[in-house]
Amino acid sequence: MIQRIAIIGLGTMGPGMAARLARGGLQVVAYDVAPGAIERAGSMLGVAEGVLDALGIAVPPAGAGTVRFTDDIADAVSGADLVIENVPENISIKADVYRTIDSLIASDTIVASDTSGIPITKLQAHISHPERMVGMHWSNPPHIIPMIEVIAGEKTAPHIVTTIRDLIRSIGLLPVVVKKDVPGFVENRVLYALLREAVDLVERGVIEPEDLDTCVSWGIGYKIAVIGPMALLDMAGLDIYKSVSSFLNADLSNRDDVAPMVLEKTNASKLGIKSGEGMFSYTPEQTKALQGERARKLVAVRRILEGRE
Ligand SMILES: NC(=O)c1ccc[n+]([C@@H]2O[C@H](COP(=O)([O-])OP(=O)(O)OC[C@H]3O[C@@H](n4cnc5c(N)ncnc54)[C@H](O)[C@@H]3O)[C@@H](O)[C@H]2O)c1
Ligand SMILES: Cc1ncc(C=O)c(C(=O)O)c1O
Repeated sequence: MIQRIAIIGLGTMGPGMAARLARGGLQVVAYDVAPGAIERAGSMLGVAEGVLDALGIAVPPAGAGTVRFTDDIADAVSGADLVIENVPENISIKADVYRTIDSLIASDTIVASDTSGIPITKLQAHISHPERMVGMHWSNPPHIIPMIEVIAGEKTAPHIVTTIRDLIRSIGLLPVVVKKDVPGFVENRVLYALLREAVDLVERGVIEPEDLDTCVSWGIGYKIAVIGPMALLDMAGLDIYKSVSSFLNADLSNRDDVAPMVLEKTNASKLGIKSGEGMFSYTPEQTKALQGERARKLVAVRRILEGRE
């Protein structure tokens, strides 16, 4: 039974994950190589806990879990039943972490990666006892979005998938088991198909970025939260989809590299909210207000979608 969880990496995702797991009654020890990240994670944890209260996520009868931060990776993983690796999306950084923890954990400690889409089979090559490694892909913001993908690599033991699926379910979240270890798994394959087309339309001057967001959020996003893509096909009619896709699919972006607009911005360190500018610009005050407003809206929508309002 999983009770003690180590989280390695406390950037965008780690603090919200820690808060959500602790709310489910689990004991979390969280580590980051950067002291600044540990400091930031403390305040992000407090914000996430407030959002969990607003979502009405109850503490289990046995009581809430705990989150403890540490700057010592050996301390973080000591006695862990599950280690969740949550460091940047770069195989060599992830492999370094696996090499470091390998001698610090038991051979049956489960090691999960929150990778956005590196096949688990590739990551497994960098750890001993690869049968205990599994993909556990959360969605951002992880304390609010309830769905988590669970992915087996070629060498993952089936019972590890079941254990992680059951853990996710036991704390009131929604596991989705992905049946093949394809790059990007399912959520990001669908998201990146949408993002590729969206970036292409803005880059070609078909639409302004603000208008693209209005079109997608109100035309597609709002609807798709209630009616998933497969159900939407039935609502529109497969005959309509057949007619439109017969001419439209060939016209959609099939770019297989990173769009020049994205390269230009990343080369200029315009990374989005984390750097104050990306597709849009953000002052620190605007960022704080935006994050609060987004959390409030996501909480309200989730309560309604769950039939709690
Ligand atoms: N950002 C998202 O929307 C999102 C969503 C789901 C999954 N993911 C995936 O989760 C993982 C983490 O993403 P993120 O957005 O939180 O990244 P991030 O860059 O915000 O944070 C990564 C953290 O890892 C730390 N780190 C780097 N090397 C380390 C090491 N050797 N040991 C311990 N800590 C180390 C960094 O200091 C940083 O705080 C990635 O694989 C990413 O693809 C990201
Ligand atoms: C752009 C983008 N890329 C990856 C992920 C998750 O892996 C997300 C997300 O969870 O929101 C994302 O927005």
